Formats: sequence, C-alpha cells, structure tokens
Amino acid sequence: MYSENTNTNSVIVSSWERSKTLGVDPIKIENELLGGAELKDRVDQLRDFFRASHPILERLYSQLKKTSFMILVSDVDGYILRSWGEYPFAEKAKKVWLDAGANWNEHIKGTNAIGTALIEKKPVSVIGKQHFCRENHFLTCYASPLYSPSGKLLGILDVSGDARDHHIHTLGMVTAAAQACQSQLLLENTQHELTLALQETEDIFKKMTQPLISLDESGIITRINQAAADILQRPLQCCIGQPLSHWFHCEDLLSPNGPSVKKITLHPNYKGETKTWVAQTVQDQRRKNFRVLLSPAKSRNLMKAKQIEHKSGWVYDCPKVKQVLQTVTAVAQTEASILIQGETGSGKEGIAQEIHRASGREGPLITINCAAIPEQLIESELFGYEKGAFTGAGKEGQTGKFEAAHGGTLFLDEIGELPLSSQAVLLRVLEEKVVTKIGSHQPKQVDVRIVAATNRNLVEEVQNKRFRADLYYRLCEFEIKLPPLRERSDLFSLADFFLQKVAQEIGLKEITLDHMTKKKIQHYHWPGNIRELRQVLRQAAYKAHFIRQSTRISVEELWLSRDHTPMLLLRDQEVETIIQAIQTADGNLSKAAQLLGISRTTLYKKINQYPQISKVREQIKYNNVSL
Ligand SMILES: Nc1ncnc2c1ncn2[C@@H]1O[C@H](COP(=O)(O)OP(=O)(O)OP(=O)(O)O)[C@@H](O)[C@H]1O
Repeated sequence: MYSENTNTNSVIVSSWERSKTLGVDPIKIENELLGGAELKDRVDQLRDFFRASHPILERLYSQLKKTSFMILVSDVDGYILRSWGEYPFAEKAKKVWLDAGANWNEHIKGTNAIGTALIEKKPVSVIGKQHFCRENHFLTCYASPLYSPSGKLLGILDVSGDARDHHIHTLGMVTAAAQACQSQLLLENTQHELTLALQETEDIFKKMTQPLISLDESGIITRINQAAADILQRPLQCCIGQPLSHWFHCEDLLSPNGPSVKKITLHPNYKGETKTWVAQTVQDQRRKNFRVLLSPAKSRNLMKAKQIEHKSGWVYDCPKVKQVLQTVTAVAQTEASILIQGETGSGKEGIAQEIHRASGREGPLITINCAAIPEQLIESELFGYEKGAFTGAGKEGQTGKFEAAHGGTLFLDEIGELPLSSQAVLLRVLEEKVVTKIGSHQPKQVDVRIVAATNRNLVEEVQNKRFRADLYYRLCEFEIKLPPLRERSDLFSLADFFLQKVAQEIGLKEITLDHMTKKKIQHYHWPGNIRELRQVLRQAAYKAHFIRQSTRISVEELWLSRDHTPMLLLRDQEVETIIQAIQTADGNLSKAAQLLGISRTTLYKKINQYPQISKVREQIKYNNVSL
C-alpha cells in the first residue's frame, strides 16, 4: 500500500518545472472542455471499468458524502469523465472546472493530482499551494492511477476537497479504493473468460467422438456427450441426472483413492453378453467430480498386452516385478554374480535372460540345468574334452559350457540340485576363471558372467550342509527374489497374454474367461506359478473350443489342484447361480425361485443378504421399464 511519504517534494518540484516548461500560465488557465458526444465516447471506452467498480465507488462516495470532498475519475488523457460530489464544495469545484468534461492534464492545469499522477504513474497528493495555478490553491487532491488487468493505464481515481480539510490518510484510502476497483475489474474479466472457456469446452465435449461422461461424487451423470449416450443407448438428455451404476458396476471407479485408470464392465444385457469398456477417470482436485473417458476394452487390452510384453516376449505388469527388473538392469552392468531365488515356474529363466540382455555382453547366454547333469559328467560339461580323452568321448571332442559362454553369461539353473562333489569343481573354476579341457594341457582364460537360479532356500541348504557356504557366497554377490504368481498383480495380464497366444494358435480372434473362471483363477494359489497358469489356460482353451465350440472358458474347463482352491468360492458360486437364475427369468422372482428349486421367501432372503444380487435385479427392473 502507498504511504504518504512516497509523495516527496521532488514529485511536486519536478511537476512545477514541467509546468513552467510547458508554458502553463499560473494566473490565467486556458481550459480544455469536452462536448457531450465526445465525453460520452470517452466514458464508453471505460464502460467495463465503470461497471466493475460501481459498488466500490458507491461505497467510497457514501463515506465522503457528508464531507467537503468529491470523487472524480479521469481517463488516461486527463479528461474528467465522472464526478460525484455535493453542494457546496461541488459548486465551488465547478468554478475551477473540477468537473466532468474538463482536462486536468499538466499541460493545461500545471501541477495537480490527476495530471501529475498520470505522469508519475503512482499515487500523488497535491495540497493547497502545491497546485501550480493560483485558482486551485483552495484544493487538496489525492489521486491514484487505475490499471487494466493487462497492466494498461486506464486513468485516475481522484478525491478532492477543501485544502483546510487535508488529512494525511486520505491518499492511502484513495489508493486502496483504486486497487479494489482494479481487482473487481480483473475478477469480472476472469469470469467472462471462464464463461467463454466453458462454452468452448462444452462445444468440444459435445462434438468429441470419444465417449465422455462427467459424474458428481455420488456417481450421478452431470454431463454426457453423444458418443457416450450412444453406448448407454438412451437419448442424451435422459442420461443426465441418472446414476452411472444403471449401466456400469462403477463403485471402484468412484473410489477417491482408486487408481485413475479403471476397467469397468457394462451390466449383462440379458442376452448372455457382457460388454466391457475401459474407463479412464479424471478427478478434480477435491476429488469430488469425475470425468470418465470410455473406450472399448478389447482393443485396449490388446494394446496393453503389447505394452507390457517385454522385448524378450515376457510379460511384466506388476510393480513388484518391475522393481526387480529395475534392479536387474542396474546390477547387470556390473561383474557381480547374481543368484535368482524364486518358486518353481515363477520365471527365473526370463530374469536371467533380462540380466544377460541388460549386461550388453556380446558373447552368448549359455544355460546349464544343474539338476540334469550326472555327477560323473560335470567336468566334461563345464570344461569340455579333447577327442578321445576318455572312453565314450565323442570323436570330435566337445567345447565346455564355460568356454562356450566366453564373453557372455553362464546361467546355472537349479543350482540347488548340484551334488556336493560337483560344487567343488564349479567353485574351482569360478575362483580361477581358467578352464582346461579334459585330455588337454592348455588352460584357457574365460570371461564369463555367472547367473544362478534356484527354488530352494540356499541359506537353509548351507546350514544343513547340503550346499557349500563358499560356493554360495561366490554365487550370491547379489541376490534377486522373484515373487510367486499369487503375490503378483499381473495375473490377468499374463492370462490375457497366454490366451491370446492360444487363440492365435487355434486361429481364433480371442478366447476369454467367464466371470466365475476369473474368480477361481484369482483365488487359486498357483503353486506351479506362471508355468502352471499357462498350462491350465491352454488346456481349458482347447476344451472350450474343441468340446463346447465356445470361445469363452467356463469354470468346468479349468482344472486346478483341489488342495489349493479355497472354500470361499462356495459363496461366490451361490451368488453367481442366483444371478444367472434371475437373469434367465428376466427379473421374475417366482420364476427364478422355481429355477433354483427354492421358495420365493428364501430367494428374497438371499437378495437381501447379497448386495450384488439386488443390484442386478434393480438393473433388470430399470431396463424393463425404460426399454
Ligand atoms: N513374465 C513372463 N511372461 C510370460 N511368460 C512367462 C513369464 N514368466 C514365466 N513365463 C512362462 O512360464 C514358464 C516357466 O518360466 P521359467 O522356466 O522361467 O520359470 P523358472 O522359475 O525358471 O522355473 P523352474 O524353477 O522350474 O526352473 C516359462 O516357460 C514361460 O513360458
């Protein structure tokens, strides 16, 4: 805020010098006055300002009404456009042309608050004899510049009164009022722009071919475009005000803590078909309004599967595994030997391939399955042999795995199965990094990166003296723990991926899982991990296609080990069966109870017990009424 001190004498002194230079006569002023039309034009140019500042100027005037002060607004050229004042001071002021239409620029009136503030572009007070012209010495004037929201000087807000009533705080009050006028003008402009922007958004919203729905926090549709209304199969206006849950299971979608991208499923349309859409939600900062973008799930799923398929053809769409891969990429650049621990079928070999790829080593990745090498052959396997080195040796001799992996990576799979005697042989070569073929006397230096994998707990194996501690430490310079499938979040990404592969094999566009099958897959423990998932889905897809001629796998086709199927499926099964019966009976509960072989009362009890069932029933009722 401006303080009185800022209006130093130097402002007045320079103004006086300007006034003299401009040739202003202090005794006889040549006033410049505007005619009615010209004045009206200038007032029109500040129309927005006067409209916005009207309440502020009114308030200011109500404070000054009973005093000997008046309010004036000039434009940027110094013409007074409006004045508010009362008899007797207003009459006195008129005599010196302190009134609408007169020009108070310095070149006309010499030093005065309006003219000087226009030059100085800051608040100015001119008191009594500080005025350059003698006839104005009875005045005390306080002026503050007015700026547009873009920073353009619009004019001056001035408060003038009798010099005897000069008060040190008046300039501060005028400055504050001028700032309030500017803020109000900015606010009005912003509101105007916002309205335009909203209108523009509305037009774009309507014309967008991408289905778009806006929801309030309780899931009620507040806006919808034509593309989305087409999906909901209702006229656009009929969708507004309806809960989106009429069409979609969308509880998760509206959860404020849920992820921003959600897959939502259209309620079954009672012809046995379920339409799936991917919904991308955008929430406002207060998480109260949601905008939902819909796209067909099928194409998006394919896209997603492609995105998550790693270069090597492995699927990783789980934060835990991504973390492992990030670590792998960093460690792969070093020389450290890596031990991958994970349950059987959890994808250890894939990780070994990733390590090799990320290491940038130019040599090959050679795999040894340690469980498959008989104790007696370990040396020939690792070091190779010269021709005729021993009875049974091949005629051509053989290159050992270490030599073959020179410049690359040696992957020792199932290292936990390696017999103790073989462990000693392996340790030696790892320490010396030199191999000598059996039957040869020429040692060869090898440059090999070691990656080992096991599904055993090697620490326990060491404690139980089944694995050499020194070999363990040599192999485990860095340890990677791969999560089992049941702890991964990409179960369905993997399932989609395997199903796509089988579909391609069989020559189908797609193979999908029905609702119950998905539930069963989700609750199963997957002791055989990804390998088991792939096998189970392949078998099920074959059965669905070749026995039932269906592209949708049903729960009967899914053969899982009973020991690992949890009991909680029983409840799901009951819900699913009741829903199916209600759907088949098209919402007629007597018919549904008959189909289920239970009484209507029992069915009602079940409906009250399980909210999922009542929701489906509501949906059927709604559809039957509105179709
Ligand atoms: N991320 C993945 N993406 C796609 N397929 C995978 C993935 N991980 C594993 N698989 C599949 O699962 C099978 C088992 O994986 P892998 O052989 O790497 O497991 P493992 O942990 O080495 O098993 P084991 O301990 O029995 O040697 C592979 O043949 C592969 O087809």
